[in-house]
Amino acid sequence: MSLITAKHLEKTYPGDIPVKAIRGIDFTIEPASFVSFVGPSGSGKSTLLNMLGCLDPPTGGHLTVSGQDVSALRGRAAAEFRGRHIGFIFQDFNLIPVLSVFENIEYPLQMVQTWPQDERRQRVETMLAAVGMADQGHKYPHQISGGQKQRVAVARALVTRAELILADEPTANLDRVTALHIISLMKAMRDEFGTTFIFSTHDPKIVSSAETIFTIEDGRLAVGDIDGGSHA
Ligand SMILES: Nc1ncnc2c1ncn2[C@@H]1O[C@H](COP(=O)(O)OP(=O)(O)OP(=O)(O)O)[C@@H](O)[C@H]1O
Repeated sequence: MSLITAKHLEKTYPGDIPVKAIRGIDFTIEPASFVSFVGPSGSGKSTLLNMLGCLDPPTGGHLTVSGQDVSALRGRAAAEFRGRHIGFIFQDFNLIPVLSVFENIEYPLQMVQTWPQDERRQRVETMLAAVGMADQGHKYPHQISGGQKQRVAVARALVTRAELILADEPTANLDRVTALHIISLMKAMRDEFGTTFIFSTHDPKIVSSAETIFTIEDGRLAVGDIDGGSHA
């Protein structure tokens, strides 16, 4: 079963002149995929990622994530679905400055899932080791580098064992070598945990490492994408 199925998916922002940001697109994404959405500024990438992340509902069509039709999810139901199934990675890392590295990774386990303390600690330690930060858990975000911050963000996104990670320009604030390390870390995480990573990016390093590339132009999928997933 596909992890994501979009059928005639649409998003129109209301207003005096409504903006048709996504104009009826169809695609599927399989579990354990490494997928990149690319396209010019304003083409609809963020709008699409926000729908996939159940942050903003579609205005038409259907969207299934992890076997559930999420098109109609709103408010608390959408938040609970996100907490169980989806992790997010941001270009500016979004770590909480007053929490240690360990506590930042633990945070989703406390906020959206109620795990006993011992299991939480074990999970966080496993993730710290998986991202090569086993001895850094006591530090605070201001005491670690940009690349290390993004490692922590990857661990935090994966700690709930989300099936889907959405990453908006995750390498935008990293130098080339660090960006390449983070990309290979995410791919290793995909291999180890079977997580699907979906990127919205302009970074050619991510695009060249993606196994499926969807190009969005003016709210539609362009033909001729490198395949792995599929679209009509
Ligand atoms: N909240 C909103 N209200 C109205 N229009 C919006 C809103 N968000 C985005 N848009 C419009 O929808 C279209 C798609 O925008 P979107 O942000 O999805 O593009 P993008 O491909 O992510 O661009 P970028 O690469 O610059 O981030 C644009 O015309 C944009 O102006």
